Amino acid sequence: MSETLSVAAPDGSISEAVVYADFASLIAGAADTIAAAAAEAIAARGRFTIALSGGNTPRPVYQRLASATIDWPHVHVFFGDERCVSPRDARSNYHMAKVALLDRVPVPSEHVYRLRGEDPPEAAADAYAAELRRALGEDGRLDLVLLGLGHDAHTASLFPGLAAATETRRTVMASYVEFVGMWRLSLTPAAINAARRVLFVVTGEDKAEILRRVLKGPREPVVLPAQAIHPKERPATWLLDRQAAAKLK
Ligand SMILES: O=C(O)[C@H](O)[C@@H](O)[C@H](O)[C@H](O)COP(=O)(O)O
Repeated sequence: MSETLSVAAPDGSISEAVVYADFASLIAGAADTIAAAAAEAIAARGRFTIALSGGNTPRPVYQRLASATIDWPHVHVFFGDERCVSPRDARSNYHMAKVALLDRVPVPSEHVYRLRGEDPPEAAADAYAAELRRALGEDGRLDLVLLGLGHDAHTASLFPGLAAATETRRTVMASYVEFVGMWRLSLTPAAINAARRVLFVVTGEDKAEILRRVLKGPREPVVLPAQAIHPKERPATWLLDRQAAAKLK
């Protein structure tokens, strides 16, 4: 059903890519991987902390997770990024996750920590950094961060050229993103790289070339922010369909 590849970059760093035959098996594989990570974290530490992503790719993953066997009362849901809009706006990542998943599973509402896109951006970023510290405690590490990849190699809301894309100290930042004409809130590489597990989900042949540059090209994280993601504990796992993986071999 899937093939695991080790992809070497010019600097010798290795990424793990799991390639599924088609979109449907990628979505099922992503949901299974998240459910297994939840079971493992709950068995080891009594809870599972996950940061969700936005965009189109995760929606079917969330819909599938809604019927997975997961111990939802022990799950704590965070967000990797948010658009600065109201939580009722169709562009809100929280809104998307709520409709596709959160409204359909018994996750306690006090376990859902959303980025407040309706507040002044800088204040919302600082408030979320404080909330992460409170909720995650001493080690401040999320169990899993789910990410996508944009056509310009952005991930979360870490867009090319933004200071946030290479931030190593602050965990949450607000940035005005010229390219999309709006403010965004995002976890920074400091927060993402501290996570126990990072999972990218990427689909489609229109992502094949940018994915090749991110995983096999020279390191230039300011231009290719997804390259700033190199978790300390274990390399990120890239879940791909065959189309997205077309240029990796
Ligand atoms: O809020 C968002 O838009 C994101 O979190 C963003 O980083 C997304 O993951 C990529 O843009 C890929 O999006 P697609 O899955 O729609 O291609």
